[in-house]
Amino acid sequence: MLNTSIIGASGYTGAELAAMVLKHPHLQLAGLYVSENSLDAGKAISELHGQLRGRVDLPLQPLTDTAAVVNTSDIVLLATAHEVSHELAPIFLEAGCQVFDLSGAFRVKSDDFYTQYYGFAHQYAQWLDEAVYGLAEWNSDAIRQAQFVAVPGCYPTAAQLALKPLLAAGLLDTQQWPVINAVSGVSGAGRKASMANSFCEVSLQAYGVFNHRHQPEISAHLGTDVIFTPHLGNFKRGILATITARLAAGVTPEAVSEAMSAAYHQPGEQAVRLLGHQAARLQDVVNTCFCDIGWQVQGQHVILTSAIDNLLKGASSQAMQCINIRNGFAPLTALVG
Ligand SMILES: NC(=O)C1=CN([C@@H]2O[C@H](COP(=O)(O)OP(=O)(O)OC[C@H]3O[C@@H](n4cnc5c(N)ncnc54)[C@H](OP(=O)(O)O)[C@@H]3O)[C@@H](O)[C@H]2O)C=CC1
Ligand SMILES: CC(=O)N[C@@H](CCC(=O)OP(=O)(O)O)C(=O)O
Repeated sequence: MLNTSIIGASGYTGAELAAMVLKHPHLQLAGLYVSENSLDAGKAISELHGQLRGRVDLPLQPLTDTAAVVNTSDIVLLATAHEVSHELAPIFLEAGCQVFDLSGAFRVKSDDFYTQYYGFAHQYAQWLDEAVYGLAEWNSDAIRQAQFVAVPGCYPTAAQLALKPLLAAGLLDTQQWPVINAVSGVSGAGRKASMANSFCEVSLQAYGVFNHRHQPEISAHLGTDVIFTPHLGNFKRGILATITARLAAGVTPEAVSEAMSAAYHQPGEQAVRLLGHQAARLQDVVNTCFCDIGWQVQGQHVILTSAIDNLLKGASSQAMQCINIRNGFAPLTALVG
């Protein structure tokens, strides 16, 4: 059994991770942590997340002693804000733990990127360099060798899983940048209260126009520029991305379908389900680890729809896929069945 600790366990993705570790035949929960001065320190996680009652009733411990976490953990999951992960990841890595970071602190290999989009200067160039991007269906060879995995953002997961098969097969005319419009549920912003996320303030609206940090994350890992516009919707969880792209001259609808099937042909191993001409729907993916992708071609354009649960495939279940791949377990262990 691999001892697994979750830092940021009281948050939305942390609670999902606790449930998955509990289900996992080869992992055991070593500890659940919150910040040193957290108001939730000492409470049982199930007091905050009632779905865990009777399943995980362990206490949330204040993170006062990272050495104690190291001594009891083979794997550390960081379900913490970017700045917190930026400080904590190197401590656990230097002590030899496997680290899976759900934040954006180590996803893009450029120092300027962090100053511009995250508001802090990155201090750990070596770990930024070593971090493997955890897009599970596309990066499994590197994940298998990694001590440190930076799990992709929620919007980047939905967008890249749809576009990568067409880019990899050389089917897109990238002179016209793919246009990604995506709507997220409010849990995407985390559990902490803020005016922007309060019930009476949330409406269907675009935000982060031309300057959301996921635009450069998507572009960097796709290797092509994109236009990306996120939207906030008045529902709890799920992301639906609708993506328009221009096909290279002469590309047929059959070639598009073949590229999608070639990329995702291992249903028990990959968390992607192909819908062909059907449009992806949130209700089919919420509370599952899957990304559903549909597409249609007309003339020289393709429109793709891609749906995920932002807390699962967009964060925690993708982290669990990475743990599974890294440790030689079946990739969807604890996620299906
Ligand atoms: N929500 C989503 O859909 C997605 C989230 N992510 C990323 O995953 C990470 C977690 O997100 P999410 O679960 O939504 O966040 P939440 O805001 O819901 O939870 C954050 C957790 O971190 C804890 N925390 C805060 N400061 C510290 C600290 N210094 N040391 C230890 N624990 C701390 C909080 O508890 P307390 O404050 O009480 O200490 C809480 O448990 C973030 O980086 C986010 O960007 C990525 C993809 C999707
Ligand atoms: C609805 C909402 O607010 N969503 C978040 C994205 C959450 C996510 O993917 O997290 P990372 O920050 O770890 O990339 C946002 O737009 O900031």
